[in-house]
Amino acid sequence: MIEVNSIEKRYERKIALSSLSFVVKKGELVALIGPSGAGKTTLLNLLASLLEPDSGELKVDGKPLSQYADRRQRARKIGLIRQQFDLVGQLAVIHNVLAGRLAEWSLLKSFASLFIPQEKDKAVDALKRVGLEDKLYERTSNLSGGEQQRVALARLLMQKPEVILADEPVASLDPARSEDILAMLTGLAKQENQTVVASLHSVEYARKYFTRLIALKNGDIFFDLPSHQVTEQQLQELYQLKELN
Ligand SMILES: Nc1ncnc2c1ncn2[C@@H]1O[C@H](COP(=O)(O)OP(=O)(O)OP(=O)(O)O)[C@@H](O)[C@H]1O
Repeated sequence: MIEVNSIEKRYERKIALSSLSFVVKKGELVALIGPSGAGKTTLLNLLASLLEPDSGELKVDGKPLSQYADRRQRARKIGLIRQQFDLVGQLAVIHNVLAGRLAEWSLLKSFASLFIPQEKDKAVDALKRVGLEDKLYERTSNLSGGEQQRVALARLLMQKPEVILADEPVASLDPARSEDILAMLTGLAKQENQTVVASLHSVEYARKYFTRLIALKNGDIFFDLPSHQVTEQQLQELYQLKELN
């Protein structure tokens, strides 16, 4: 589903990713781990087409990313959840959920939906699946961080992309809510046979909810293993700070 071939990305003279290659199969649940500055966000932004690589090639479902120029086509293929959720706080929950359909809708239908929500049944269904059916007309900014993250998940359910990219999806949540969101994200993805690539700071959650760990260090792959094969020693080396001489 995802092919990364010798990707390199620099910010001015700083190399953020150097000659990175890996393949992700359909339905895999991949966690990107590694110390701060390792290149996790850069990699996800490249996969989401928010950044362009300096060299190398990225393919999704056998096609170079550059060929997904049409936003409808791209939205069917790739969905993104970011730390800041990208929700519109002033709008009711239902409108944020329906935004998952915007790429599919005409401008007129999108505009009409602000007054009379279109495809409301599907949005209610998505909110039921994340346990928020009673918040349909609540102003989104009144919801807690965890609830807002569930709204972002419901929006993703409406969009139904084949690939879900998540950049630190639980960064601002307490442990119980983090586990709740990760269980929901990976559980729903399994049901729909979606592919997930998520960056996580918590190795514990990465191992518990994801089947494969790709560890990045200094813009390079440090290890790429099934979760159950990763050893404590490897994790210690991954996060070890350089010794000061
Ligand atoms: N816009 C930018 N301009 C210059 N350097 C950048 C920029 N964005 C990232 N970098 C650098 O590129 C490297 C990789 O950053 P990136 O954000 O991808 O790491 P990360 O693994 O996601 O880190 P974190 O876990 O802290 O979010 C870092 O050294 C960072 O300082």
